Amino acid sequence: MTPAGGGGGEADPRIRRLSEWDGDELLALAEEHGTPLYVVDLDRVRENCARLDAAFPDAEVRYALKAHTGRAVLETVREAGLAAECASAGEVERALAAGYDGSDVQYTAVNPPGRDLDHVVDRWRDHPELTVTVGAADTVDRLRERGFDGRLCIRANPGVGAGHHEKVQTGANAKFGVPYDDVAELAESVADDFELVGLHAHAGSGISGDDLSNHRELVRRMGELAREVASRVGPLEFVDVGGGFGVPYREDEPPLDLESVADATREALGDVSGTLAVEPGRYVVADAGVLLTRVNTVKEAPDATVVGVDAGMTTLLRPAMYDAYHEIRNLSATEDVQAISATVAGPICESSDVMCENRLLAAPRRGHLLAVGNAGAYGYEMASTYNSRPRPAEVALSGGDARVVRRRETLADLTELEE
Ligand SMILES: Cc1ncc(COP(=O)(O)O)c(C=O)c1O
Ligand SMILES: N[C@@H](CCCC[NH3+])C(=O)O
Repeated sequence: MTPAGGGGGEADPRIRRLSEWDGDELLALAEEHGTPLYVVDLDRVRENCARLDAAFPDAEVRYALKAHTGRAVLETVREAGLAAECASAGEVERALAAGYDGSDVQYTAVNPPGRDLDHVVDRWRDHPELTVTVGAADTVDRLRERGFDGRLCIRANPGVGAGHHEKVQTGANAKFGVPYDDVAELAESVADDFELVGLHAHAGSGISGDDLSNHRELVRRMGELAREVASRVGPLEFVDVGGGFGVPYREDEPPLDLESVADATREALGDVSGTLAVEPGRYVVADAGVLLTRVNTVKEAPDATVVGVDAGMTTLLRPAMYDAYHEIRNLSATEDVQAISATVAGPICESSDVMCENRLLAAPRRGHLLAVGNAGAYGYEMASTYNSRPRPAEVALSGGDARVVRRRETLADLTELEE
């Protein structure tokens, strides 16, 4: 998609702002496919992969599927050379279906249900190069019971977290990873029965420039741990220091300087056996996606102008769940339309179903089309059918073509599973 310029200065290639999307093209897509509609630009996904590759030429970059598991995105990311980090049996299945080789698939088991382990171990028999990361000592026993003796990685809880909201900080949350001080001993105890290939940790999601000291401290601790483990059981193949690289959601937020993050990461890690691995999700897809939503109703209330749109928290959960900020642009407004202070709300019966409150927007009118920025990561992925609202369709753009990659759910789909 050709950037429309967005008025004013040079576009920064590190972020695609909402103003850079071609408004006319988005209006035409909404007209053709209806709303709410997710649009994902695979050309931008490719650019993001290339920038990660350039910043981390000496590391293995693994795409964290949870940000966006759509087949078109996975194939694009695989072709761009990124490996796959999967959080569930379902994500492993999606990675393999998108053409990933088992050797590029990491399964990070978080409190894994037995069914997930059964399935992944089953897949491992056909893909013996697949790696399983455990975050609890008894997951090792559960794998052993299932006959798994393949490539194993231990996730540590390094005791330091980071991220855009406390709900997405994992590095110091006891749910995630083996307690730091227990990792070396666990590594020794598994070394004979498994192929211990790596260590892993993840600080959290949406790391900005302000969080870099925490990221650095996490990596420093992982470097120390890797040296300790290597001295006890021999060299490791990799040290995975997680993902979490943030993107700017607010108009005035600066993009992360990935080269500096990469330099700081290498420096903090120090000398370790094996390669550095990182596993970004958001960075790959966030600014490659927008959500298009139509205005249903405009209501003047005593303390707000409420703009009711057809996308809600079931379409894009982030504002309701994390008070997340997403840029909003009125694509239908002509330049002479005055800005008003608007509260944009969805159609769900929850008062948290609000995309923004009292935000200055070119006055939305019934029928206008709004675009919501940075919707590529954790957008469709966290959508639900709560209130019996079918999930939206998704269109992928690539090399000037647009095609539907996920059809819109129908009312009939909602009862499909009922017996
Ligand atoms: C283990 C793990 N790896 C990678 C990621 C990707 O995070 P992000 O999308 O912020 O890069 C996550 C999500 O926070 C995660 O839990
Ligand atoms: N869902 C979160 C990111 C969490 C990633 C999972 N560990 C978000 O939208 O910001």
